[in-house]
Amino acid sequence: MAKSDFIYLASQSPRRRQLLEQLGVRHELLLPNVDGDLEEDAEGLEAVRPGEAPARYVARVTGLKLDAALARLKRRGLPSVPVLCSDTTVALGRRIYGKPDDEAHARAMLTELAGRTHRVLTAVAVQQGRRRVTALSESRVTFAPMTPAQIKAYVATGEPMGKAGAYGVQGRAAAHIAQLSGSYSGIMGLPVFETAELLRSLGWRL
Ligand SMILES: Cc1cn([C@H]2C[C@H](O)[C@@H](COP(=O)(O)OP(=O)(O)OP(=O)(O)O)O2)c(=O)[nH]c1=O
Repeated sequence: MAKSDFIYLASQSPRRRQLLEQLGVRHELLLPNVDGDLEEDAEGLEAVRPGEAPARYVARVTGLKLDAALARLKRRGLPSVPVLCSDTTVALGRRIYGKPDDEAHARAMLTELAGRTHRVLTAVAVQQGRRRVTALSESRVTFAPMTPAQIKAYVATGEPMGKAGAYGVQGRAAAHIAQLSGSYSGIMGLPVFETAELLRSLGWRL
């Protein structure tokens, strides 16, 4: 396959765009539902199967996002350049925490995460021609105990919405994170080292 000098990033997340920029990889967005495209919405895509382990879940959803993105590419008659997708989920033991539905849900999630250590799993998948390569980044984050007033104040900043586990490590939640290990960029939504490794394995010079 002819080497492309850019990739498609199939993600609505501004963090992922920013982290890909950090790697200096030229990219264009490949988003659903422009031009009146009819597509299964992402909510249906992200349903958890009963008993599904978090690592398996995040890898499966990432694969589904990539399948949907490739179908989009084909439907729109776009050039067959590499496509990158990712998914982030927070796991407390085997319990999976996605994005909160509303403020009450965000408060409930943070009440459970406060004073404990959870995992943040981010899967990445890249399709280049017939090749699909995948990676999984796993980090551990420990929240200090938080009072109900602190949780309420944090949720009132609006920061938890649209974020797995109802917090952003890159934002004010940092004031409550006592410890973390793993990949900071992975917690934010795109592990830059693992992503660079995937692209290198496909022949990109990074
Ligand atoms: C834990 C954590 C998550 N997040 C964000 C990253 C992801 O954008 C979001 C998890 O949702 P995802 O479903 O992984 O992604 P998304 O819907 O935002 O974007 P996409 O179009 O690629 O599917 O949570 C942070 O920004 N900071 C954090 O500390």
